[in-house]
Amino acid sequence: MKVIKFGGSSVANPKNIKKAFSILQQKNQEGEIAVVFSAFGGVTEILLQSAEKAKLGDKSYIDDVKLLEERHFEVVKEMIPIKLQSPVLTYIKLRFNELEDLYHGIFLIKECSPRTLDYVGSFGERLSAYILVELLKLEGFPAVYLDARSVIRTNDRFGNAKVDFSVTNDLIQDFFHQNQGIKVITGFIASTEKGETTTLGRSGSDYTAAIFASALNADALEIWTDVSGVMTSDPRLVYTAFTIPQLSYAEAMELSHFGAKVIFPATMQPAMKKGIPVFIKNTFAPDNAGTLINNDAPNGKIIKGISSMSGISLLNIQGAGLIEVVGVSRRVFGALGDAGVNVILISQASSEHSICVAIKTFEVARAKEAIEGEFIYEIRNGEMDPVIVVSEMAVVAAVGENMKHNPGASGRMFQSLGQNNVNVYAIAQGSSELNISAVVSQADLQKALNALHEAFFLSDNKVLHLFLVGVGLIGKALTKMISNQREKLQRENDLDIQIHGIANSRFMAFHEDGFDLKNCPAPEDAEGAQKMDIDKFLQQMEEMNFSNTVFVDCTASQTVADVYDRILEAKIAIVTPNKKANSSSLEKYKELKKLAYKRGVKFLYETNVAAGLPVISTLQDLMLSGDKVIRIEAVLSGSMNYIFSEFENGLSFSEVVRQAKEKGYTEPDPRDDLSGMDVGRKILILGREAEQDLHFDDISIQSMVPEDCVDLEEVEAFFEQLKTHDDSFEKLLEEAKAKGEKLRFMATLENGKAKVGLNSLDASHPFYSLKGSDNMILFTTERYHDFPMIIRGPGAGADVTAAGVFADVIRLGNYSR
Ligand SMILES: NC(=O)C1=CN([C@@H]2O[C@H](COP(=O)(O)OP(=O)(O)OC[C@H]3O[C@@H](n4cnc5c(N)ncnc54)[C@H](O)[C@@H]3O)[C@@H](O)[C@H]2O)C=CC1
Ligand SMILES: N[C@@H](CC=O)C(=O)O
Repeated sequence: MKVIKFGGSSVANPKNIKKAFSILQQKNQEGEIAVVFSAFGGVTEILLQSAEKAKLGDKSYIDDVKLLEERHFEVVKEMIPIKLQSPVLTYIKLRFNELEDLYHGIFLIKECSPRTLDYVGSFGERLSAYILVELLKLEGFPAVYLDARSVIRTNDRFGNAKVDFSVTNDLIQDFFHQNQGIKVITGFIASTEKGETTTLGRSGSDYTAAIFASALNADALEIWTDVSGVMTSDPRLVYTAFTIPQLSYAEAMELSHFGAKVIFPATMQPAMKKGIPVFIKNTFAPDNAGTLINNDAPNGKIIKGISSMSGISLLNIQGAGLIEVVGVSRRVFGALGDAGVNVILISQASSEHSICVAIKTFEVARAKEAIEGEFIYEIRNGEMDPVIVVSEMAVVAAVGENMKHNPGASGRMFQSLGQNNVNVYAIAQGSSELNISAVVSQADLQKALNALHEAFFLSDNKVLHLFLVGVGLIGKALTKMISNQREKLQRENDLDIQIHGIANSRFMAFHEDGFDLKNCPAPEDAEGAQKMDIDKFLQQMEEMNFSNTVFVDCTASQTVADVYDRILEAKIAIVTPNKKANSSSLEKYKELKKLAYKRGVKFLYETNVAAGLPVISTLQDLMLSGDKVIRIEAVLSGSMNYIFSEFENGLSFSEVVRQAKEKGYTEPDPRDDLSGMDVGRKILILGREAEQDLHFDDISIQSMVPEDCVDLEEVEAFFEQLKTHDDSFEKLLEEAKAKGEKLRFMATLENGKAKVGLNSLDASHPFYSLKGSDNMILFTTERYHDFPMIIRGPGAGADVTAAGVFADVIRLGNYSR
């Protein structure tokens, strides 16, 4: 025997009823069944609201009830042939006449007792089960209507009646012995010994099904609803949540207590006592396996699900007067109990200085008053502080029997919350080790759930949430690269990259689900584009509060670099080709590194020097492994190398500079390259990475920008003016050629001093052979003493730079996995 229960959504309309019936067809062929139906979706709520309206003298209840009547008529008219409708319609009419009288009575006396309310509420299931029996008969089922009030006996706690199982079990068994056919049972309702109608409380129809399953020693209880079982977390907050295949009863109870609304703990108890397996299935996707809840040993992952509860406040009851005083907890919880406050979580440190209690926010005023009343003298005497209330909180709970005697679950939980900058206000774990709960701020709830979900279920699978400032040459190339590579990364590396924020110097835009990278708009064209403001950009990024947030700076802006400390402080990783931060004051450089270390967050800037070439990481590895840099000689500018090598081929100097810009090698303003500033910044960064306390003043820089080009506002005006200097650059070139040499713009660092400038080099020099946008870096170190370590390759350009930025982003995805 299987007891099968369909919820309100499964019988909300004829279309859904047909789906439920086709499931029943199959179940009936498999073996004996009994069926429990809820009221048609939403009916019970309207019945109860109408009673409330009538009580308040609001006559609109009449229209509501009329609509309900119509809705029931409609089902009959649509699903039963016309000549068979009459008795069913009459039954419905009679029930609604009765209801009208009832509501009228409530309206007249302006009173509706819990007893009356239960009677009103019973009409939903009585109507649905009756109609469904008639429909099932038409489909050929040998259906028998069973009004559960005749067999489920309860006390008279109306609204949430307690079942007398010894009487109920006998009555159910007798009914089943005396009546053949498929029993179609009204959910939710029962009756007292005196025959008064009662209801079974929240999820009462599930409870009805479990009562029958238990009384009949059923082989299984199937709850058919509108979701495919219990999910690992709330799918509205965690998009990667998935159905849990199997849960123990205890796990299901814990999960449902904190949020998994698919099942309600009390409803499972009768089934649980008898060890009857409970299946949670989806009427609208019957092929989905759903969730099986039974007594089998826990298997698989260390936890089964992560649940949550919003609308929480913390009460801190603290003071020196609490220490080693027996009976304080009794008084706290006694006062809360007397005030009818439900305690959700309790935490007390062994110092006994404080007791922390989580309750629903709507109960705060009552709770505070109750505790402060109880401890009025202690508070007056200063032995205890007034109750401190922290509102806007939420509880997240990791649930699973596998945590028992299995070290590491709490470590993983709090590590992942910490890594994502989620502050934990209180913690509770009972010795059953079934549930670890943490109180976090409501604002952090979604991030916390996602971080935990990733840590426990998707530890091989990571989503990076990018906020990209600077959608110019490099930013655009990066977006395109991510778009092209995304599917492969998802498929082969379990890494997903989404871009949620984009900005240029004028506009910014955000997308909760991530921009469509294949057609990523310019910030000004994106929906909801706003004027760019870096503070607002950061604010929005922080408010979106994703786990694994990454700030990518593809500008050359000092203003953007100036906010890195705020970003790192918020535990958000930074990836950037922008050299401004690392080449500002030595203090700032050190502070950022320290901050990143202290906050346990990554600050990656491989592309600060030589674009995508592995220069910075190589130098960092040398330093970490104990080497010492003696000298660095380098060509560090892709554009300057392009300019001075291409210039040899007959073009004028100003034309080659323009070409370098067009090819994407120069800085946004090419004078940053020609002035030697860009190379100066790079050698400064290399010196600092080589653990030398280098300041910008320690670098002597030869600028190639003619005096009269320095102050021109527009880049175009500069190009025009540069033409007037072509001859003098031509002369420099001729002089070098005459000596059989080549012009190379290079940097050297030795003995704490750096030099940047143009050199004429003969064929014996390694830089002589460089071509195009090549960079070359020679590290002479204690280990690489006789022959330097050499890194060479293209050191500028959109693709190689974006690839370097992309590689840093991917690196972030691989940390902590
Ligand atoms: N082009 C190359 O080969 C390489 C470039 N880099 C660095 O990459 C960065 C970007 O270079 P490109 O893409 O070539 O420059 P770009 O001029 O093409 O793009 C810069 C972007 O930043 C935006 N921007 C500027 N100030 C801003 C602000 N305050 N707020 C928001 N957005 C702002 C601009 O509107 C533009 O969208 C620079 O720091 C550059 O030094 C690093 C290695 C190589
Ligand atoms: N403008 C730079 C590119 C970025 O660092 C160069 O020419 O090398």
